[in-house]
Amino acid sequence: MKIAIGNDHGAVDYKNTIMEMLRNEGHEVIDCGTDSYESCDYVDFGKAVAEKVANHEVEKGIVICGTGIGISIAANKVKGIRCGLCTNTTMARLTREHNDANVLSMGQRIIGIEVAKDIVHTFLSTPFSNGERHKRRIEKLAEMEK
Ligand SMILES: O=C(CO)[C@H](O)[C@H](O)COP(=O)(O)O
Repeated sequence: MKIAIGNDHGAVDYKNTIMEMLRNEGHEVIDCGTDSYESCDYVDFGKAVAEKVANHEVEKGIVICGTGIGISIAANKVKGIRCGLCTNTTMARLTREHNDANVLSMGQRIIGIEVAKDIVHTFLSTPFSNGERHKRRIEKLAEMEK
């Protein structure tokens, strides 16, 4: 799968670990930065990842900051993006099954790296349920963007 990943200064280590894991598993990963521990703005990196997903340059996006909150808010500002902030694998499964999330958000200061890796695997391997009620709600979200 082609995946874009991005982070702020609070999540460089998790980004690097997850990127290496995904590349070792055969995924093509586009690194949208940052690679620096110097203070920066999560908005820029959440936007960069989200735009690649929205433009269909990649199939899925992963964004990581200290909490995962700010960068998920930024990603969700881009039209067509449904970014789910996940702290466990149940949330990762449900944000795919119910929300058809196309971007995953996590917080390096919130969850352990092994949980983060499991969340990524669950997110990437779980299909949208295609349930009528879920489709209806996603269509309503899209209406809000018009
Ligand atoms: O979690 C975040 C946003 O939701 C950021 O990573 C966090 O706010 C960065 O904080 P600081 O500039 O104090 O390192």
